[in-house]
Amino acid sequence: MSSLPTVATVIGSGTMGPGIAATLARAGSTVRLYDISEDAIARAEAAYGVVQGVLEAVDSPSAPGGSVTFGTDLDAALAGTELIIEAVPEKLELKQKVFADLEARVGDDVIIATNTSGIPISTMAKSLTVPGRLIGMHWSNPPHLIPMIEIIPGEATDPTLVDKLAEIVKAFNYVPVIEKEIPGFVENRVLYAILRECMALLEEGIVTPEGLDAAVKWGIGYKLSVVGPTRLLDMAGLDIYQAVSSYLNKDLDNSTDTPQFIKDKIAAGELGFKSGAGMYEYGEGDVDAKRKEIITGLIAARKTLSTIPNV
Ligand SMILES: NC(=O)c1ccc[n+]([C@@H]2O[C@H](COP(=O)([O-])OP(=O)(O)OC[C@H]3O[C@@H](n4cnc5c(N)ncnc54)[C@H](O)[C@@H]3O)[C@@H](O)[C@H]2O)c1
Ligand SMILES: Cc1ncc(CO)c(C(=O)O)c1O
Repeated sequence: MSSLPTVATVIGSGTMGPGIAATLARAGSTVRLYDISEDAIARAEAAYGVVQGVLEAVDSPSAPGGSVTFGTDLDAALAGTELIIEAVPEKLELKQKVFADLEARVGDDVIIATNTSGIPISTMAKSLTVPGRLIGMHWSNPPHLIPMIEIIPGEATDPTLVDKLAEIVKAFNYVPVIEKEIPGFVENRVLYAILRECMALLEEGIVTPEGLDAAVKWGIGYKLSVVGPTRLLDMAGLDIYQAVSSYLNKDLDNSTDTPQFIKDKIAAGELGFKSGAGMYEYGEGDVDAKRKEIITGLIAARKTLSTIPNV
């Protein structure tokens, strides 16, 4: 019998919510996607066909009966739900307010999973009437394409929820990674360690953005997509790691704040795709073209990687 919830609710229909809802629905759940904003719901409904096309392209597990309904009526979104996935903006007070609204409407047995990128689960749980039902479920963007989910119990999380959520994740063929609570969790700690060094190399003029992207994509990105970092050390030799890390580690960037050149770009309104300029400049139509290239590339890479054994 599948561990998937028969009915699930996703709260927040921005960047993450629609892909999360579509993934669960394709696997067979009845999913209700809720947002306070009518516009956000309209955008999600309009984009749903594209998301379904992506799931089809990567052969995401499908079962009959699944569906997504879109709406701004919270009671309707919660009727009969077994699992709520919260994906509202990364603000502690907002999430706590949402949890209070949810708890007032559902039974004590309903699981609340939060897609927070790093707010401690234990901190959020303090405001709950049933703190044991809150658990971290960190999807990666785009959620309908990246088949890995971090599961993070807080201090008060009911321990049985960890395995239960891991079984749900496996039911839609994603890889659950169970972690301990730590700022940024595992994925973002590793990503931000890489980004810190990358930004320092750019700021010091050691390499161009194009050169950096090529070096990371073909040097380490390609390799790490097949071999994880621990296996990579076995492949390289621990003695080599010791020899290099003994002089290199102390030279690596260890700044604790965001680089000044990034702050300057933000002050100038250069935020990336959403504002037409960021690390690169984008002309008319460039952003849409780049988004398409990225999705096409991720689909192709996921299909290829799924045929390769875990080494
Ligand atoms: N964007 C990413 O790459 C990414 C990746 C992993 C995790 N996350 C995390 O997922 C969460 C959501 O991120 P996002 O990027 O989708 O945010 P977003 O800002 O794109 O979307 C959030 C949505 O929540 C809605 N919302 C606001 N208040 C609400 C409320 N009270 N009830 C219901 N809906 C409400 C907004 O209208 C908006 O549509 C955050 O915690 C974020 O840190 C984001
Ligand atoms: C730079 C960056 N920061 C945070 C997140 C989400 O937690 C992501 C992502 O891609 O998921 C990211 O790229």
